[in-house]
Amino acid sequence: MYVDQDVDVTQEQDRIEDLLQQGQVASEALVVTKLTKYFSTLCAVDRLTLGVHKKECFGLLGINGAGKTTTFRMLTGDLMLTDGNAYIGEYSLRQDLKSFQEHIGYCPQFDALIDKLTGREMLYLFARLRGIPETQIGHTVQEIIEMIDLQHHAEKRTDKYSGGNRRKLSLALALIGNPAVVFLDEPTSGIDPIARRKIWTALETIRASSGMAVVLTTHSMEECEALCSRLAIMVNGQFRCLGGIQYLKSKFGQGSTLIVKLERDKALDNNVVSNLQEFVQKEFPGSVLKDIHQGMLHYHITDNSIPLSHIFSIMEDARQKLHLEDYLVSDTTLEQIFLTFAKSQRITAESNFV
Ligand SMILES: Nc1ncnc2c1ncn2[C@@H]1O[C@H](COP(=O)(O)OP(=O)(O)OP(=O)(O)O)[C@@H](O)[C@H]1O
Repeated sequence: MYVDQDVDVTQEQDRIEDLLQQGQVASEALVVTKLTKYFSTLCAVDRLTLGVHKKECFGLLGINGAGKTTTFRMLTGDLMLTDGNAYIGEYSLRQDLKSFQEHIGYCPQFDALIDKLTGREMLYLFARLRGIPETQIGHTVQEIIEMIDLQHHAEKRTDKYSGGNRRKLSLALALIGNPAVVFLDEPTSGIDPIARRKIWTALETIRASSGMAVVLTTHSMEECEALCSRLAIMVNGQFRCLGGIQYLKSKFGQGSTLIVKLERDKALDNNVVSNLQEFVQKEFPGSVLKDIHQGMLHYHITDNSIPLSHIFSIMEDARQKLHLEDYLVSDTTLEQIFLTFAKSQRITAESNFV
């Protein structure tokens, strides 16, 4: 996989530079320019430049210690910037912090809840802080409670909440009042798969109807694919690639994946296995056998020019002859791209990537 190319990051920098020069930062929901943070000599965030479109959901990926939370903490006014700036509409993070903050919602990585309040009371508190008119608060709070699936826990004190419900409430607090930009730091970590899907649906509904832009960090590629239209992969505080998911797959992905499962009674038949191996090498020259286990063969088809449809049709035609129980063909996954970039992250106490 080719990873030294950062032309998309440079293009984004040029685009934002143009917007700044033309005084058009308000055409984006959020503009971040050369955002930098040093902790003593450690450069945790290194000149990040980015524009998040209105209504867009933008994903920030990176292994532990890449600089995602530090970025969010600066963009929410929780941490001083070493350099750079950000804009929401005409408001500058450096010059108009209070107005900037009025337009953002933040779901931090660690839930900041008031133990003695119930979920509903916390939502009332945040609704008032956000300036929602008193007559609309009851309805707004009830609506978000239902969307985020907290109906059965709304009257409980938050110190009695499970980890997943604390996460849901934190998310609801970030979303209430429909701020222009919402920062979500691993919003669904610790949430079960069913609730997670409900949250994705709620986020999509709120985003589409309110026009809010969402910037989220996640370690779930599935979540990123489900929610984000563009993403950036962060390594050592810098963006290493940036773009739409399909675009990044076609640019950095190389070839496709073929997983073949032999019929159960042929799984250990050496002749059948070697026939299959010869067949794959002949039809898809240069393919690499990544794994073989109990009649399951996992290939990386390295030739970019072979379309998935062609691989499908060849495998389908040979299904009986090769004694295949099943097979699967897929393009490069986002996870493969992520892992390739993430390999260059410096090793810190947080990252245990090897
Ligand atoms: N207050 C601080 N003082 C010194 N170093 C810090 C501080 N906060 C973060 N760092 C360092 O900055 C780097 C980036 O940390 P950050 O928490 O932003 O990473 P992250 O990408 O959010 O990781 P995770 O996925 O674990 O949340 C790390 O090396 C971390 O040790």
